[in-house]
Amino acid sequence: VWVVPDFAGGVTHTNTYTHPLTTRNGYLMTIATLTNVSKRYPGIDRPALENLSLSIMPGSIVVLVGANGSGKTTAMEILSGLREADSGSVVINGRKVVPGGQHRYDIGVQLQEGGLPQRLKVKEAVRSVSALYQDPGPVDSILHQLGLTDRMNQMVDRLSGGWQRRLDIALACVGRPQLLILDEPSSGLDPMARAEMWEFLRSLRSRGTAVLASTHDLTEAEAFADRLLLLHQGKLLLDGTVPQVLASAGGEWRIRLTEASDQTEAFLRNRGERPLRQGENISVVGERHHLERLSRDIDLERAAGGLSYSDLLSGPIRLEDVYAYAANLTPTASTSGGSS
Ligand SMILES: Nc1ncnc2c1ncn2[C@@H]1O[C@H](COP(=O)(O)OP(=O)(O)OP(=O)(O)O)[C@@H](O)[C@H]1O
Repeated sequence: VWVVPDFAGGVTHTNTYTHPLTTRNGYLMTIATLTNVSKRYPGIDRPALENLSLSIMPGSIVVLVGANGSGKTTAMEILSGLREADSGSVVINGRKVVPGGQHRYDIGVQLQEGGLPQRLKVKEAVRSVSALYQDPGPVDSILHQLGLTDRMNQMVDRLSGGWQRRLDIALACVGRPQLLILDEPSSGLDPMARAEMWEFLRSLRSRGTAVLASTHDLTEAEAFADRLLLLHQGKLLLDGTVPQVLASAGGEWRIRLTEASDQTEAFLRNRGERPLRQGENISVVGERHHLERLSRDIDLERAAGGLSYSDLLSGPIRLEDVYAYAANLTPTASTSGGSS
């Protein structure tokens, strides 16, 4: 059961989703579990993570989104055992994660600042990482899928940022990881390379690998996530499938009024709507027909001189709308999350 806070109505409700790997007695196989993980960096007032709980199932792509500084990298570093939490527990494949622990053999990690050996050729880097494992994965196939085959003789430090990123991801996969932890794997990749990268991750997932990947690209998150996690100021605000998360703002449609006046906001409130103001813009989320009717009424009211805005945009709800709504949650409504 994943808990999705219904912030439109302010009531927490639960949505059920049966993962294909649910056992007959209802238990879900998990590859990784974080329980009540908190972390505060010295000298920084706000915790980087606060009571973060989540579990990751094999054969799923879990996408972590959140604004700069929301705690994504910290969560991934703690899950990888590269950083210690102040409190809470982290378990991978039944083993407690400790720095340098045995869990390392179950995971592949690509962090934002890749630790690639710069003074090697690509093929030498691949060979030296493969040598660390008794039974390395299908290296040729990994390199091919990530488009690296033609670059094997290039020096690593001569690769562009995007190619280094691809090599970093390839190296993270060499040890046949059961869990891949990727911090912004698509950043710096051109659109074709992004598509190839996600296709590659989906091929791993179909063989049972779990992937935890962060991104700032919400369109990408919406397209490829089996499950979405939204972190906000170190807390898990939303956790669910894409449809669950999209539904949690309270409707399948949204209108957005740009450069909208305070009278416009008051007009909406008087009609019982729950407008969300972000700077000069106002959004309303709801049911499509209702919002289409509302749009016509807003237009008429503007024609009558009662309110002002520069544009009215109407369309299906997108993750960025949900994100904006979720980030405006009151703290009490935002503490739900995690999974069981
Ligand atoms: N080594 C560090 N020392 C002190 N504070 C840190 C350190 N690393 C991160 N922080 C702080 O912890 C918070 C979470 O940072 P983190 O890098 O985990 O966020 P993020 O979501 O990955 O951000 P981004 O999207 O910018 O990569 C931020 O406030 C950040 O400034």
